[in-house]
Amino acid sequence: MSEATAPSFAYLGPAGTYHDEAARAFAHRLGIENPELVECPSLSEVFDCVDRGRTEYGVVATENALEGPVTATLDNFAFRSSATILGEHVLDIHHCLIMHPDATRDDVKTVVSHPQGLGQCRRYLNDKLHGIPTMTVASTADSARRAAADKSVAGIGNAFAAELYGARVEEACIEDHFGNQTSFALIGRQGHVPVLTGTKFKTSLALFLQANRPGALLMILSEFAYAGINLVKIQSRPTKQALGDYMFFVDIEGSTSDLEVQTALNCLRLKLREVKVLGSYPVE
Ligand SMILES: O=C(O)C(=O)C[C@]1(C(=O)O)C=C[C@@H](O)C=C1
Repeated sequence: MSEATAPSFAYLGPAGTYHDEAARAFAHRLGIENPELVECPSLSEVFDCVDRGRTEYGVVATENALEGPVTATLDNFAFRSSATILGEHVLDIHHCLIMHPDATRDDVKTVVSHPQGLGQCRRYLNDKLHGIPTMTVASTADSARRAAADKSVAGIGNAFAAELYGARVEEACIEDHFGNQTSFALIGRQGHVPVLTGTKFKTSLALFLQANRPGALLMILSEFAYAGINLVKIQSRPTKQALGDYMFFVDIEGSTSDLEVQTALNCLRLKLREVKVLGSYPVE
């Protein structure tokens, strides 16, 4: 008899990224003991894995407490992918300065990390490694791997990645605020059955205007107000059509199975070019 294969999760790799940690946390919450973890070189490829059915799930960072939205994720939701959000998970993010085992700070000529990693440690870099050029790489784990291979390179990532690639932690907790956290979404192919249960739900939407005219945003907000729906978050992204042209990401309390949410969405569909429901999922 053949053994059933474990559900698979696509994540931004290599092993040792914060996405890796988030994927394991989701698997744990789903009661999956040995998930198949599929490394991807970019967030777009995580979305592709899910959209094309290569993996059952994907894990993508959505927002960081210090640096704000993860724009690559938002743009995939808005313009590329039809994946649905099945859940969210918030991780505490504590970065380390990672160096070659034999390197001293004087050896370091470049600091590399994921753009979010560099951004979240901007003040530290300015104060403690002033004047040393920075360079972005695909992930924090990639930066640990590079530091392990080159005495002139320091990385920024977690202690697990440092250990995994044979580098050492020169200094821990170098993020600019100790309350640093990143929120991750669990995504599945469109129409995927809900997998997480909860008492309170949230719905994420991508809203596209017919035209940029006075009161357009007020109209959107009014529909939620009329339906008695509380807004959790609103953020704008360029539509990439013209300078100053925006679409909106809105998170609201409630689920698409709630009557008031259905009412508000039906009204918005009459007035907007597109109402893309990204998913209803339990609040963590
Ligand atoms: O580079 C990593 O380790 C990632 O998982 C990426 C990422 C991000 O996309 O924001 C995840 C969490 C942290 O905010 C820093 C980087």
